[in-house]
This record gives sequence, C-alpha cells and structure tokens, in this order.
Amino acid sequence: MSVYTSVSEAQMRSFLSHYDLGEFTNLKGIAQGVTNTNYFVTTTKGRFVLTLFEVLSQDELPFYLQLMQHLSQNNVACPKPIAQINGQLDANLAGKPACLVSCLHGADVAHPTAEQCHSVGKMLAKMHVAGSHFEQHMDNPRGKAWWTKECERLLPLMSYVDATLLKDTIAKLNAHDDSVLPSGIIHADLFKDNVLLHGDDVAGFIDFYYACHGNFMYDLAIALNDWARTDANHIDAEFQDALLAGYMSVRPLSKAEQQYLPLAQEAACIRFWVSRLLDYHFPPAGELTFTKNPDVFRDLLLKLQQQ
Ligand SMILES: Nc1ncnc2c1ncn2[C@@H]1O[C@H](COP(=O)(O)OP(=O)(O)OP(=O)(O)O)[C@@H](O)[C@H]1O
Ligand SMILES: N[C@@H](CCO)C(=O)O
Repeated sequence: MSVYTSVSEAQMRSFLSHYDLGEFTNLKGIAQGVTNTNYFVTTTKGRFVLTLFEVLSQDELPFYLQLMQHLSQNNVACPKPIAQINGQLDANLAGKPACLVSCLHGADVAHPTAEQCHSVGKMLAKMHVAGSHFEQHMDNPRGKAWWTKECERLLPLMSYVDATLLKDTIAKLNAHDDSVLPSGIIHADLFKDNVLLHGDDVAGFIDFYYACHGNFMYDLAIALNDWARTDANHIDAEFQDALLAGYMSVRPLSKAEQQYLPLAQEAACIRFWVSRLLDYHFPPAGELTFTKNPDVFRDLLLKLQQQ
C-alpha cells in the first residue's frame, strides 16, 4: 500500500478551493507506488491525481513540475500539472509538498509486446527532442560522482568477486568521456512501472523525479535494460530492436551514440545495482521503500560484459 499520509474530505475541499476545478466529488487512495502518497481526486470538472511527496522537499518540486508542464505542452505524453488559481504549480497539503496533475488513461504492463516497446522508444525520443528547449538545468544526482562515492561504503560489504566487478566497471565507466555525446533532459528512470500504456500507445510517462541532464544514450539504455529484459534476466533482441527502431524513427542515433550503447547499458546496470544495494544495506530511517533485487543488475552486467 502506498497511502502514507491520509487526507480527509474536509482537507481536500479546502485544498481544492485554491484551484479552478469545480466541486469535490470523490477521493480514492492509489495502492500502487512506493515512494509517495497518491490519490485519485474527482471533481465536477474531471479526474486528477494528487501526489503528496514523502521525500522531495517543497523547494525541489518546481523544477519537476515545470518540466512536466513543458513536455506536455510539447506533445510528450505525460501528466499535465494543474496550476492553482494564483498560478503556482506546487502546493502543500497535510504538511507535505503536493501537486495535482491530469489523470492519464492507461496502465503499466509487466510483460510488454514489441509494439509497445516501439511506442516507448518513440516517445522517449520525442521527450529528448522536446526537452532540448527546456531552459532549467539539473545535474544528475545518481551519476559518476554519486556511484564513485557510494561504492566506498558498499565494497566492504560485498563478496570479493562482486566488489571487483563493481570497482572495475566503475573505473571503466569513469575513464570514458561521455560528455561529447548528445545530451539534454533525460527521464533517468524509465522502467516499465513508470510508463502507462493504452493498447500499443503510450498514455504517458510518469515519475519524473529523477529527471536531470545526461546523455540521451544512457537514458535509452536505462529503458532498454528494463523493457527488453526477460523474466530469465537477459536482453531480448527483438524487444531491444523494437525500442531502438521506435526511438530512431524520431531521433536518429549518431555513430558515436550507437558505439556507446553497450557501455551505456553497463552504466545503467551500475546505477540501479548501486541504488538497490544501498536500499538493501542502508535502508533510510523511517523506511518507506521496499528493496528490489540488486542481483538482477549484477547478473545483467555480467551477461553484457560477456557478449
Ligand atoms: N497521472 C496519472 N494518471 C493516472 N494514474 C497515475 C498517474 N500518476 C500515477 N498514477 C497511478 O499511481 C500509481 C503510483 O504512481 P507512482 O508510480 O508515480 O508512485 P510513487 O510512489 O510516486 O513512485 P514510485 O513507485 O516510483 O516510487 C501508478 O502506478 C499509476 O497507477
Ligand atoms: N526503478 C528503480 C526504482 C526507482 O528509482 C529500480 O527499479 O530500482
């Protein structure tokens, strides 16, 4: 369950008085999701999603909401943030930073088809193109500096073999100059549970809260490592090709980007192997997350390196 913060109808009615969304009709907690509290809110003007942020601070919210606003205004499928009557996108409810966004008609899928992978690739390319004229900047909070620092506390807790794999791969990635590759706003967490699909079409990307600046191929690699990964934990060539073809139908990849793909996929493995190991060994106080299996990305990394 993921309604960590309860909201009463009276609180909701008072909250809605700051919006031009008609009268309150219904409030329903959303069971999925791990980090934040989410509700479906229905008013006489439609259905919306209310998020109460359990980790992000009020100051951090405007970047992500303005980014989603920019992307949705540029035909990228994602929720549209709803502004208050005073124009502000971020709000506060029950003592938590909060926002209302449009409700998308779709659902996430655990086992996508090749057609769905194609659509996701196409929408990711549209996002990269549209993000290139978003004027704000955000450094990647989970980039090279982060994994280099964080691996120091993980290495002593790992087997010799795993620690060597982690250390050597990080050294290889850090030695590679990826700053010359095309870059811009990336989603940086485009796993299957962060895309709502409607049939073969993308209803919307959600969860932009790791979005930042980075190279596009790395973003594509994060998506490939989840969308094309089978239950047996290997990359399915048909799904990978479909996602890449969808992407390239909007934004062709340069030769340098194509050559970088295998390394980008290793980087994407390291990013999530490290964050999952940190969640496992050092669960944050007031624990809200449940740990996803870190070994998946160690094993995928090994397979990629053996190819
Ligand atoms: N704009 C939206 N329209 C429709 N449904 C949405 C929307 N945003 C979120 N949802 C639903 O709420 C669920 C939880 O959202 P989300 O995955 O963003 O949770 P979170 O806790 O904020 O993030 P995470 O689980 O990645 O930590 C989604 O799986 C989806 O079913
Ligand atoms: N998508 C991440 C969790 C959220 O960052 C993972 O599967 O480890």
